Amino acid sequence: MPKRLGIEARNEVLATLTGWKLVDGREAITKRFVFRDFSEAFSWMTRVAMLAEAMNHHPEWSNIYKTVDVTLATHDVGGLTELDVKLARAMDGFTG
Ligand SMILES: C[C@H](O)[C@H](O)[C@H]1CNC2=NC(N)=NC(=O)C2=N1
Repeated sequence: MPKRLGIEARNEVLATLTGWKLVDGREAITKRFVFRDFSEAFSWMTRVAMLAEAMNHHPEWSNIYKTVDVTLATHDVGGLTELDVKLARAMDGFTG
């Protein structure tokens, strides 16, 4: 199981992630992705879903039309780990 990031490590990581914020009252990060249209949003979600499944690390997310709200946390440790950082970076990368 991955190790939960301490506050310092977590803040260091957050400083390197674009648009990701800590969730209020919970050790998790969140970002809103807005695409050109539904097709772009859902294509992106499909790519992310394949990676998430391969990583066995799954996002909490919701989609309305071209907007996808994502929250990442590692439920197994009740906080953030390198898996969340890896998935966040991949999500950003997949937007092109
Ligand atoms: C049993 C299974 O491996 C676990 O429930 C995995 C699945 N996907 C997961 N996804 C996320 N985001 N956090 C987890 O702790 C997690 N654990």
